Amino acid sequence: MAYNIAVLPGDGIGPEVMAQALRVLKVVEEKFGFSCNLTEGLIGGAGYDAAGHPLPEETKEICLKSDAVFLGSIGGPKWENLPPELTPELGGLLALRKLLNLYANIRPAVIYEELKEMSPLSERILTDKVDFVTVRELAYGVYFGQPKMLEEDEAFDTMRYRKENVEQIARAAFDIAMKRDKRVTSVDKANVLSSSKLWRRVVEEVAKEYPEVTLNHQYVDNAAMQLMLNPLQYDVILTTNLFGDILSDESAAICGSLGMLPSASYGESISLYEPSGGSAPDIAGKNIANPIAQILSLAMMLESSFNEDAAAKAIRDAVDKAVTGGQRTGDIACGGKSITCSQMGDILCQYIKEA
Ligand SMILES: NC(=O)C1=CN([C@@H]2O[C@H](COP(=O)(O)OP(=O)(O)OC[C@H]3O[C@@H](n4cnc5c(N)ncnc54)[C@H](O)[C@@H]3O)[C@@H](O)[C@H]2O)C=CC1
Ligand SMILES: CC(C)CC(=O)C(=O)O
Ligand SMILES: [Mg+2]
Repeated sequence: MAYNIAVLPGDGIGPEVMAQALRVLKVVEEKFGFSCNLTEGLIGGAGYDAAGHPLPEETKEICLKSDAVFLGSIGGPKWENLPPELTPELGGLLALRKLLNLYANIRPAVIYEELKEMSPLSERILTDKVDFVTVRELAYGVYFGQPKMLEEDEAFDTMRYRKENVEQIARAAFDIAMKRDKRVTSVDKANVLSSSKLWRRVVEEVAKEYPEVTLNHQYVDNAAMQLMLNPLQYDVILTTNLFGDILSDESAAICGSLGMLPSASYGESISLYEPSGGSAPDIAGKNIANPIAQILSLAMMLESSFNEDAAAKAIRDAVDKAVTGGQRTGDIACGGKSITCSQMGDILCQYIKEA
């Protein structure tokens, strides 16, 4: 049995962290006796430079024929002044999410005891393990709503949700909560935004299907503050595309680094796995990025798309061992000695082989 994976390294640190994740994949394939057919495609600035479009037709075909898509990250200053539809963000990543109808983006935030000193939060707040998941609506909202317009002196976007869009993501969040601590916090701006008033009403209707789950609501401004003051209160955060984008970066900071936060995006059939962060142009090309978010995204793929639970566990165990054993890239080095991106790859491969 071979799994077909579309591999899209993208821009900036994308190819660097992807290279380490693919080394780890090779090791777990050998150890756990499965195989993957990898087909590489161009996306983002790399796609624009080589084929004149951030999501070339060939890449679309590769993705649509795959069992899962494994993505690095896209974007960078070189491409930010292109017409909006040709930017890596809109024309590449968002177009791919739409193509695959990826409506649910799952970003688990877990803090390692050893990384608490990298968190901006004090010990007074981190009295227990931060362990929550952001369930972000990914296919609608203000990133996609029409009309949108950009002119010299005026610009606008549209934050639009239909009832069925909210039902879909709310069910995804409640299903996840049923496997966790059965608590959902829905984050919106229902004191101001019409789309949030609809959101809140529909979330409350869906909640009736899940009587075991406790639902509460927070306005996004309060949620941004509550995350800092008391992240332990959360189990599942259910929120919109824009708010989830922002709050999940905040959750990464709480856990020590964006380089630690993986993600999975689910639609009707083909799922996509990518780190929660971007192409990090400030550190790209230096072999210093943290590959763990990419590698933990691989673990999510092996588990969710291919039921290779043992391989996923082996990867997570290796990451645990590296982090707890003090193997750190610069972003999580707590001012101490740091290793490179590829050295982190070496260590994780070695730990998996030895286990
Ligand atoms: N999914 C994607 O492909 C995303 C792409 N972007 C794009 O990435 C570009 C840069 O955006 P920024 O706002 O700077 O966000 P970013 O997420 O690329 O970087 C923010 C900060 O986090 C650090 N960081 C991120 N990942 C890291 C890793 N693995 N190891 C160590 N440090 C890491 C960066 O060095 C930077 O200081 C933009 O073009 C943006 O549109 C941004 C977010 C997501
Ligand atoms: C192009 C952006 C919407 C990507 C992003 O920031 C994200 O998915 O977290
Ligand atoms: Mg983001």
